[in-house]
Amino acid sequence: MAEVPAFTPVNLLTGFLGSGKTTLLKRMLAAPALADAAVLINEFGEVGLDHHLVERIDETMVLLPSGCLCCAVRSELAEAVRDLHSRRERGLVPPFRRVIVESTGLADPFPVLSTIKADPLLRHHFVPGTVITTVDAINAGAELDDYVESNRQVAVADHLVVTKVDLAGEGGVARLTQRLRRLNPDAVLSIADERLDVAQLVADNSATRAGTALSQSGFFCEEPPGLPERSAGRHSAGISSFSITVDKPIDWTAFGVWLTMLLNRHGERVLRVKGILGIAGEARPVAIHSVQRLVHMPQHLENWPSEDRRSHVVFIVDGLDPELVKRSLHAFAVETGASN
Ligand SMILES: Nc1nc2c(ncn2[C@@H]2O[C@H](COP(=O)(O)OP(=O)(O)OP(=O)(O)O)[C@@H](O)[C@H]2O)c(=O)[nH]1
Repeated sequence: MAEVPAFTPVNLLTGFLGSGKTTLLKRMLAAPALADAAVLINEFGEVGLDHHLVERIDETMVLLPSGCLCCAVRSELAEAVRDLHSRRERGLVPPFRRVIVESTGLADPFPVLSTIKADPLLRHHFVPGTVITTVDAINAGAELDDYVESNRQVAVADHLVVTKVDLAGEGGVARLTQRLRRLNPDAVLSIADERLDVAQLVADNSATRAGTALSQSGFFCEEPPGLPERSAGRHSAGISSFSITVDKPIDWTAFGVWLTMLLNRHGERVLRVKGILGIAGEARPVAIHSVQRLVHMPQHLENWPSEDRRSHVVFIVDGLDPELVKRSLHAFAVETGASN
């Protein structure tokens, strides 16, 4: 087995809500070159689902507490990496040679990387690796217009990976790639199709954009020049997350009608919906995803990720009252046996 490097690279996998980070991460972990990476997943939602969707469960897969890495849970990130390092030193976990951090879709990437540099222990054992940013070919145009987080994720990337090209027209993809080139001319730009060599995304840690800025900056970890200004608040005001748990199996048709109506009416304010549902008459759970008005194909999971057989749906909304969403879901009688 290859030796543990003197400085273990920490790669950041970022990208706006629902842009395909977990999908890409799953693909990366299936590549032999990356099979020995430790993974830290951070989610904005109250109930973490991504670690179930990655379908790898071992002691080098860590779910960070809910909250955003770039502000609320920075110290938890440092603590989790310190803990992994200490367990690796004592032979308690497999000798991982890389750490991949999947951030929330709202994270500002730079503070996440500077956490490694600012930590007195970590800076002697870890080094910022490449930053990989997924960009959703369907929704990125509107997100770049409206959310500074999306612009900063693009601007700091070493690799920009455009996802959902299979759903987008050629003209739209060409306009998006031109815009990405203007925002970040230095990044390597790829399409997330079957030709993408995922091992290449983490191959060169020598001249990463954020890593270079961090190594040249002093204790306060100055940003690379040219990043879009942060907005006054940490995250665009009004963005919030909540989850709904449904105890009984769900009526799939009623749920589909309800989600379609919700997104038709409020799509631009429903930034993300994701869930694991127990469907009436189905033994296996179903994962559902939507990103603004785009509803993705539901996926049957092989197994329930835990003993919990209830349905959990996580919402990330911008300026939409959670109570309105909860009331309307129950009014649609999606829960079998419920009466409205
Ligand atoms: N058609 C298509 N669907 C994709 C592609 N990439 C991701 N998806 C789908 O997009 C949805 C969201 O993907 P995720 O990988 O969960 O996105 P994410 O960025 O991890 O989401 P958050 O962590 O919530 O921000 C899922 O239904 C994926 O199957 C792609 O290239 N093509």
